[in-house]
Amino acid sequence: MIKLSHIKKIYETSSGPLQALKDVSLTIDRGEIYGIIGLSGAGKSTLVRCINMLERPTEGTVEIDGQDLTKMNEKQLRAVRKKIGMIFQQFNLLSSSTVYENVAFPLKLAGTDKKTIREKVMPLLKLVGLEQKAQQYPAQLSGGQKQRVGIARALASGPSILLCDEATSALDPQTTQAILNLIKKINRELQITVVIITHEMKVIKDICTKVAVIDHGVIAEKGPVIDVFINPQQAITREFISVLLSDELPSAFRQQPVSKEPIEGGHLLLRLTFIGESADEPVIMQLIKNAPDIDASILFGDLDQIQAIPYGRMIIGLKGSAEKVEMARKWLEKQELKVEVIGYVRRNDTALV
Ligand SMILES: Nc1ncnc2c1ncn2[C@@H]1O[C@H](COP(=O)(O)OP(=O)(O)OP(=O)(O)O)[C@@H](O)[C@H]1O
Repeated sequence: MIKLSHIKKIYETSSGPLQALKDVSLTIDRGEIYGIIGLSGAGKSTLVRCINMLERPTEGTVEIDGQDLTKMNEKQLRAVRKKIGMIFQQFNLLSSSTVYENVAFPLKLAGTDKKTIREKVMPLLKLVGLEQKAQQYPAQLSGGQKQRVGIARALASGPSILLCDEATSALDPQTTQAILNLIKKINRELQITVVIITHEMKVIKDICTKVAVIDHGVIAEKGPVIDVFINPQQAITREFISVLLSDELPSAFRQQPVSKEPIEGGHLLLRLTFIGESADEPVIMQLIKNAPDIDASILFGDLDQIQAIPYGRMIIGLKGSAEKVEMARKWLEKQELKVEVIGYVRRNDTALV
């Protein structure tokens, strides 16, 4: 278990002290894939570098399996760091060494004999799918292959934690997916706890079990990924999610005044979120059956998965008498879904499409 308590980090800069982390506390359980998301400069890298003490926190404690790293000397830290592998956005490979030598590097540094190195490196190259590339140099590899070397190297000393600092940010979407799948496989098969730093909500959605949103050096929000997606509490979290789940209104409703009260000839717009089994249920069909006197139209719909749990979002417009529309809304609220009221909007069919 990783336990960060009341971490503060102040950098001394030429323009004065800069507080990069302000009282950050976070607990990451063994076996988890924990995502930390934030905008550029939010403090993500500083936070992850505090976990392996590449940055010493100005205040607070970093405990790994009950041991407080902030109280350790360099020698003790070197021993603990063997339990913590790290991969980087720019891969940080040795350009004049082969793939094999790059992976062997931490073992060589630790004084491991050649035979043991070989016995460890070859299975790792197999694990990351690079056994045919052992004698190639980094310049001969694609970005995805370079990151695979980085992963194999990070695993060489048999860590129980893998820190990933924007590990897929330099990769195209397809390669990103392949690397995320590899990280997931490593987490599952080797029971390695993974901490992922990213600015992309898609990375969080695809592989993380829990997420912390960091903003200006503080944790704005944290929790299981599915909960944070469905009930984001902070504006910054909603912003990250909206990049992924566009639910823009059709042009006829855009830039129209939204009222909290019913308006003559207006539609009540509702945002519906379906989770798990309810994502497969024909709720709109049932709504039409239960409220035949109103006009219900689907304005936006999207079905996705978070941690293999189906997750659907829809924006619907309800039109009819105020009383019937209210009844339909109440009926929806009794179903197994989340209902958010956007408001009453009048349709403008002269709007440009
Ligand atoms: N070594 C350093 N010396 C001084 N200031 C630093 C240092 N490292 C980071 N900072 C500052 O601390 C703040 C947090 O930086 P950090 O790199 O942790 O953010 P980040 O969320 O990882 O950003 P990015 O995604 O752009 O890498 C920033 O204002 C940054 O300029």
